[in-house]
Amino acid sequence: MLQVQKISKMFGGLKAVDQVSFDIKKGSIKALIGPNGAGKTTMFNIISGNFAPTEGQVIFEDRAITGRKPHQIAHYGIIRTFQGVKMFDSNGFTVLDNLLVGYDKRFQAGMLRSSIRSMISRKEEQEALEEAHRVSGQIGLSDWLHAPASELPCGYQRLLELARALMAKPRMLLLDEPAAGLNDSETKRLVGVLREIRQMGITILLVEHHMGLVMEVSDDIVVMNNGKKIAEGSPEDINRNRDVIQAYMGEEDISA
Ligand SMILES: Nc1ncnc2c1ncn2[C@@H]1O[C@H](COP(=O)(O)OP(=O)(O)OP(=O)(O)O)[C@@H](O)[C@H]1O
Repeated sequence: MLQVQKISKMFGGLKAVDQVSFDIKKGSIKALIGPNGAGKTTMFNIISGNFAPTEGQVIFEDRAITGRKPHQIAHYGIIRTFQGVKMFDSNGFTVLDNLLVGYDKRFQAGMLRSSIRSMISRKEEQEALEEAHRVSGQIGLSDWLHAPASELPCGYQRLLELARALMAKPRMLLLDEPAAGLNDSETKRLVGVLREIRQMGITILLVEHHMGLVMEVSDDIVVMNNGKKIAEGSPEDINRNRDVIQAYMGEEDISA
């Protein structure tokens, strides 16, 4: 579904991503892992159009999307979440308000800055409402629909980010650290939700430091270190790969 072909990205003299290639199969969950500073977020930003690569190609469903703007890439069906981005939680904005915003692909690409009411037209409102009820049911947020987003526990805020991304009817989801800040039971729930999203036929690429979640949910894993791809394979392959173990030496997060 997605092919990353020999992507490199320079920041001044620093090669943040160095000739990295990998594919993502339709309907699969792929994890992109690696120690801090490996180049994962940079790679994400290139796929979502937030950065143009210095060299290489990104192909989505046989279409070259390299260097396209984020809103164009969202329009093609690739929707991303951002690490630590907050909900609209001021002015009493509810969970439902946040979902309605997510209905608009332009919002997903970070383009909209106006008030929620002006984001979608009246004729779209009914469809958006129906979609919000459907998605919140799937994700387990129905009970919170009319609660102020500011009152959501951390685990549900992560689910709201996911639900908001689903509102744009993605074909591929790019998830940046979806388990950040979650406790064990919230992480377990997230594993279930990610599997359900895969069941819906949506392909997922996730950057994640929580190794337990990565190993449990991924069909395959690509590992980066110092900008380079150092390994790719099934969770079992990655678990016993010497280069991967070496790269993580001294890292706190690989405790699992
Ligand atoms: N906009 C930028 N300008 C200059 N250097 C950058 C920029 N973004 C990232 N870098 C550098 O590129 C390298 C890769 O960073 P990146 O954020 O992609 O790594 P990462 O694997 O996502 O790390 P983490 O797990 O800590 O989020 C790092 O050395 C970082 O300092």
